[in-house]
Amino acid sequence: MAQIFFGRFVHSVSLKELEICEHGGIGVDERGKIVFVERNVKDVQVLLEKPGWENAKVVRIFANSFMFPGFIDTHIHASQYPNAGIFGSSTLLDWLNTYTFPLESKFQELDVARTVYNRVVSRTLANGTTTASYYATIHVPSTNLLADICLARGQRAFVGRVCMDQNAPDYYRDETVDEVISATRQCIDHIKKIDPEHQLVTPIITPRFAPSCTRQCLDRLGELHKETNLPVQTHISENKGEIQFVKELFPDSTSYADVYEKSGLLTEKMILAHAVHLTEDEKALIKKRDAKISHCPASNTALTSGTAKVRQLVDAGITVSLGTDVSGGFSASILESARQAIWVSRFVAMEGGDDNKLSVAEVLYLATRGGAKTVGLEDQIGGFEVGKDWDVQMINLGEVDEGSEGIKDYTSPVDIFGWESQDNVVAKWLYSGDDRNVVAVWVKGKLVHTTSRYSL
Ligand SMILES: Nc1nc2[nH]cnc2c(=O)[nH]1
Ligand SMILES: [Zn+2]
Repeated sequence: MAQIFFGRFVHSVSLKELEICEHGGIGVDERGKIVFVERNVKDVQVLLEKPGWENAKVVRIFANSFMFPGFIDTHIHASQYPNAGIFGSSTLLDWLNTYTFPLESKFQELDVARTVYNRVVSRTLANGTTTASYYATIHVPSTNLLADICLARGQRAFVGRVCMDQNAPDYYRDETVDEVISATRQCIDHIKKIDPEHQLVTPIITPRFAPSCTRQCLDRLGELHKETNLPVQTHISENKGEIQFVKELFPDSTSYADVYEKSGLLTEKMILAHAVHLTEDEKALIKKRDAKISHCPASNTALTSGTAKVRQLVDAGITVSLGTDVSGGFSASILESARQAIWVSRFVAMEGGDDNKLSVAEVLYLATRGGAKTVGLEDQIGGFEVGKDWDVQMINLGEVDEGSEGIKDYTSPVDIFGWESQDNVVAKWLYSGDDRNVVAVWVKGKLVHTTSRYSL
């Protein structure tokens, strides 16, 4: 059924600018596509009089609420969700061996996968994530189940079967390069079968990171990328020990980025997570190839990997987006990642100058438009324009407390007093909001999550 969303909407129009439209009217057709975006609409009746829209369902956006584009998490390990918050004082390479590989190996059991993947999809949807680029594990049936769950639950997703044929424990690794390729192909074929045009779910080629892949493995995955034109995701330059290890493992490469370049993986379809310690040459190469970066600030702090210099990356013309990197990151919320991105930028600024500080508008851009570009869907998602899909979250910041007796509405962690500017309302959401403020979520126009306190 066609729908008209009537009330306030907020979205990024550029890196530095949010549009806050108080009296919006957005028409969404049966296919979930935006057909009109009107501003200064005083009465929804005017929109219902448009030819063909007489029977549209009207969704009113109430006071203290606004529509915001769904978040795009460009780097999350679905399989690691049970470990969110569990990392002790480890750093990357020991964290992998102590916490991560033992957990991922459990996905041999389909029941474990079913439980965890249902939970992580619920949790990300509840936090307003309408698109996620997921790492699964090396197991084909579990990875295929993640794709099934995303499709059934209506979340847009990139699903990657993890490839790792060296420097991994015997109990959790690919035996041969042929196995890497055949297992990856099985996942690609499965997703083609369940979603032939990748309307919602797309396979993504996933070499875990350079240290866990032999040169031959990377080369074959590069060939597969060329053959299928499917996207690729991996990690890069997260931790200094890891970078040193890559130097030793790939003496023929001039840099970490060059390892991927030499295998034909560094293209505009590559998502590189972390990019904390890139050299100037690597930045130039990444820009030249138009590969994309997923900034994962919570994870970089948790594993004491370092502070990514987002301002420098953006100024170099590189596309940057946000990832939760669960469970290097402790939270499945991109709002939390956005907040952490601002925080980390403050620490970078304390050493490198105020220009490094990211603004509220900038991190919300990375969370939406930057994410859309990173996954190659900038024409389809990330903002409110005619022709784009309705991938949206409705944010409600609670009741305005009129009395002086204190808080009456504990369902929202944000207190709005009614005198804040529009920009400040958005800032208050960013700094103190959470999933209690996400009252409804749509993907392609279909309602995929609502809270019990909200009925549409
Ligand atoms: N943060 C993070 N970095 C990695 N590098 C290789 N594997 C991983 C992983 O699972 N998480
Ligand atoms: Zn990761």
